[in-house]
Amino acid sequence: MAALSAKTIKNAFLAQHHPRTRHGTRYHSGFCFCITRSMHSFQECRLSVADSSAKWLNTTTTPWTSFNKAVSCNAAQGGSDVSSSEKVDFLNLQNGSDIRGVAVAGVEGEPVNLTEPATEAIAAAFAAWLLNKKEADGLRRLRISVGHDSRISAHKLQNAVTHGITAAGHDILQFGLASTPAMFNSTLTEDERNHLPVDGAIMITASHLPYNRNGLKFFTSDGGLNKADIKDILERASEIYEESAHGKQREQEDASRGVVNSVDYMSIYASDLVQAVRKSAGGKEKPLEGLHIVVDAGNGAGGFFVDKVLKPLGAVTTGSQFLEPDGLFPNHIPNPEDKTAMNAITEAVLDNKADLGIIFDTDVDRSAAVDSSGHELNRNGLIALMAAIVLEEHPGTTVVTDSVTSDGLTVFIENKLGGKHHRFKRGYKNVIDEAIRQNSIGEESHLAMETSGHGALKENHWLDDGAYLMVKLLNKLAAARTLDSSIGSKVLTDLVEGLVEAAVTVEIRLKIDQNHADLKGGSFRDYGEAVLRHLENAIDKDPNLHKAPKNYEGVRVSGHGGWFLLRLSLHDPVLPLNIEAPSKDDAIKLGLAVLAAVSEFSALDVTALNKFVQQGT
Ligand SMILES: O=P(O)(O)OC[C@H]1O[C@H](O)[C@H](O)[C@@H](O)[C@@H]1O
Repeated sequence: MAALSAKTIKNAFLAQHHPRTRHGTRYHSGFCFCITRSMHSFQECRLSVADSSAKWLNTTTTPWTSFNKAVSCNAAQGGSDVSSSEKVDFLNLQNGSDIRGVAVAGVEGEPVNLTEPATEAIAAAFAAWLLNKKEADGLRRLRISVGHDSRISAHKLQNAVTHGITAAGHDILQFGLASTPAMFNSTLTEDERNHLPVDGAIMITASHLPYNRNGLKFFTSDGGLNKADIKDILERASEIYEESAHGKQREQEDASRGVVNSVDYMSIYASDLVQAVRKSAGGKEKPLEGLHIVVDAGNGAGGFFVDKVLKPLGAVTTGSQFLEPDGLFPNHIPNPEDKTAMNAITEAVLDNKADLGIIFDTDVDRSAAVDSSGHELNRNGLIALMAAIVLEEHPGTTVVTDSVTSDGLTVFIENKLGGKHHRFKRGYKNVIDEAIRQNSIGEESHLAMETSGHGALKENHWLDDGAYLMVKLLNKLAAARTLDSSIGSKVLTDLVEGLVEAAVTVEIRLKIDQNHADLKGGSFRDYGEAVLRHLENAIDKDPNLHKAPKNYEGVRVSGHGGWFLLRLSLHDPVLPLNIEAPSKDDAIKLGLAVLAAVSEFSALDVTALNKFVQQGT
């Protein structure tokens, strides 16, 4: 009943903000873009934009009043939830190397902070940052692509981004529904007819977070931006926003306004994936013929994989589910780390007697698979599988992973595959950057992966792409079928044979109360570090426990046949605790060791850990 009423509230919200048409959900767009499907020249497009812009000129609610008069198309009309005079704490929108915030009103205690005016300012700031970077090449006018996932705030933020960029005098390519890796790829694709490559790309996504959130990721041909770049952009955005609020914004001459084009980029990107599989199958047109593969896109942006990748390669895809974009994610959270999501794709594989199941997160930079017997190829299992494939191609290479990978994975990579396992820090960007650094110091690495399902290969420009990971599995299937047409996902399952997975795997997140007196006015990070130091000292006194000889974050300890890692979250005032052990009893012993060491820290909420050590759940 409670769940039903929550759904009713959501539906009421949608009905109010996103009237439905016969064709499904219609988003509140209000933006006059060129429906050119890539063929129009920029000049033609600018004219059609200019023609249609007039009707919107007086309807904007953004503070970019004079920008609005100057630019061909204004931002989303009537879409802003927050008045233009609202203060925005830009630095608070930083989430590591991404920008994340609340974009939809209606959730108690979560006021909108990623407003349209703020988004316009951030987009303009990205353009300014990029121009700074490119000025050495003599560039004055940039081409920037923008795409989005299925979130209900996607269109209004796309309009805001478009407005911010064009008002600053740069051209924009709108891709519509897109994946994060496709956006990065658009900085590399050579296709002048479609105005590619772009100088920079913006993806509007908040990955698997709830429907009211959204965010921005930025790319250049060097990859995703790092934390320092994001901080720089947010500082610039804050200035632009202030200037705008005080009427000091720079007005563009007509001739220097940016223009808007629309390109069906997902078809271009998907056809590259198709070509990659065909190539590895010796040029066969339909190398997946006879294979039944089901996809679960979780109502995110990954549905394209069925029609644009699997079908052209000859696979049967019946039973694929949740392919339609729906920003309320009514079926399950689009996240391969989520148990319900993994159960959903496993059921789909078993119900349809499929050879393989594939699941993506909302923006397709993460993925996982399920074999025909319902065995998950996820987390350590997916890393092991990718390592097996990559190590066949590059014997002895180093596999860089995040910090929560299992001891079993190290044994598998080093003893069975003959590679090296470099267990680094959590965070996909950390892992990728470390793999790049390893290569730069002469330590060959071809694979960087996180247990979350993020993975990047050197051969694919270190592009963090869930779809490309699945293409590597398809290559393997296709190649095996050229030798034995009856073979299914067994070829993949065989590759991970010998990987020992722990019987008990848990993650317990211990919250730090930032307002607690025990912080003595200090930051939660300092407090978390103090907890970790204390734990480290306690471990030294326990003969059953041994600190990992090499460790790059938190405290990782072996004992009772398993291990635990306590570390600071990348983003939140939280100490995540990961435990893996051969039995519940052993896992509880490890939990008790942590609990004994941290319980004197009164600002740390150990309720969940207490529950675990008492009940093992
Ligand atoms: O440190 P945590 O709170 O566990 O979050 C860690 C996760 O943060 C983000 O979601 C990143 O995209 C992931 O790459 C990372 O693994």
